[in-house]
Amino acid sequence: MLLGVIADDFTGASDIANTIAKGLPGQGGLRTVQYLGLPSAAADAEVEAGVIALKSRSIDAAVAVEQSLDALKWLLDQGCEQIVFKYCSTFDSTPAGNIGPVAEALANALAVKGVIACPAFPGAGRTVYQGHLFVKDRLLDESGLENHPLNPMIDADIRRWLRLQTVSDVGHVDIATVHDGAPAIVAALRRHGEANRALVIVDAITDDDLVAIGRAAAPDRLITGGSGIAVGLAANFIERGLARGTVAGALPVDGLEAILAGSCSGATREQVEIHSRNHPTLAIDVTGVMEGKVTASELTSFLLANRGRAPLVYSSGTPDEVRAIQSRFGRENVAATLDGLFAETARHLVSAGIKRLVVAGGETSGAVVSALDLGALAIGPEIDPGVPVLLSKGDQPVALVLKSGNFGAPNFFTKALERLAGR
Ligand SMILES: Nc1ncnc2c1ncn2[C@@H]1O[C@H](COP(=O)(O)OP(=O)(O)OP(=O)(O)O)[C@@H](O)[C@H]1O
Ligand SMILES: O=C(O)[C@@H](O)C(=O)CO
Repeated sequence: MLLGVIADDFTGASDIANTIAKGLPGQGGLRTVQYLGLPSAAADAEVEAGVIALKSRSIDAAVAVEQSLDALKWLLDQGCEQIVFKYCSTFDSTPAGNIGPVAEALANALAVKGVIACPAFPGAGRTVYQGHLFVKDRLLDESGLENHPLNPMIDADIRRWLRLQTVSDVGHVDIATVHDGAPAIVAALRRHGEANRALVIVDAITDDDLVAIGRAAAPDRLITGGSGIAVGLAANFIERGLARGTVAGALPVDGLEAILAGSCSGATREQVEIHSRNHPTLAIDVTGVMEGKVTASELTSFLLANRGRAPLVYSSGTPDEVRAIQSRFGRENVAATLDGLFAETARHLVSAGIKRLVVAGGETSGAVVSALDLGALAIGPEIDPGVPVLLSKGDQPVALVLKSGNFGAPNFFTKALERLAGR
């Protein structure tokens, strides 16, 4: 294994696995596997990039640090030369969040400073300019992410946000330096490291910027960012002759299907609305769930009764609905209860023979996939930017899509089911 990734959620893990497996156009990527939690055995010999999906984004920082250091150890034991810590392209965290603590702990463990921190993902509209994060044409804190149920992003200046989470000061490399190319980026990062800054926000607006940053990062032991930060990383290994460059093939599974949506993001709510116009759809009564009146058996019965017709169940609510339910029952209690509901539903579905499963939302995907105990996933073709087809191993494979809340075209759900079937 050459490249190891520690991802703080499951959709984010499949996002960066997709980027690494894809590589640069015409060159191909690395042979990549997504692990669902810390693997208990050594990786298969042919794996060139291993992505460990943790469910650490919204947990206590000390626990996230411990889990991430365990993941680091496993990846180093597999031979990885370079480690990426993958967090959300919208920098999802709270002032007490764990991007800073985990990144600093990894930097300490690898004895490095002046480490790149860049959440940019231009393909999904996330750019970093003057240390501020934009989602399309809006600053982060005016993009809808200020209403996130767990990690409301209320400051677009991610240098300032990250400083709330770190022990050491945070540096910044501006876009002019990035445009000067890899040697200028390397020199700027070195200066920040010499000034004792563990982490450095690096501006990036286009994929070309990310390729330049990737080249600058070639010798780095540690890099942190969104999936965009990996755009040029496979190329470094291919150009050094350490990997051949592979193109992910189709991994079709044509079986019964279901869609579960727990994300409350604008994109997912629009996808739900569009899908519901001509497919069987059940809105979960979240108050009923919290009062114990709605159970996983009901959701499963609905999905199984409508199999073959792309059925969807969703909890996704508007910011007002989310606020109301959280103030009545408590944010963490609601999240944990909904996670449990989706997890149990997914277990029932797979034991009833569902073979194609589309899940929307990182926390929701983490809950579902952990409940299914699938082990490791192969990465197939990209469906929409940042969302690949995934396939579990073994003789009863399940084809999966773990969609980040804000990703995907409006007709994503039907498109994803077709791609899973190889159509
Ligand atoms: N109607 C609702 N009211 C309150 N909370 C909800 C509701 N529906 C879902 N949630 C909670 O909102 C959170 C959504 O997080 P999730 O990570 O699944 O989506 P996301 O943040 O949009 O996706 P991503 O992490 O991929 O960007 C979950 O904790 C879920 O339990
Ligand atoms: O970076 C992103 O936006 C996604 O991969 C993600 O992490 C969503 O949970």
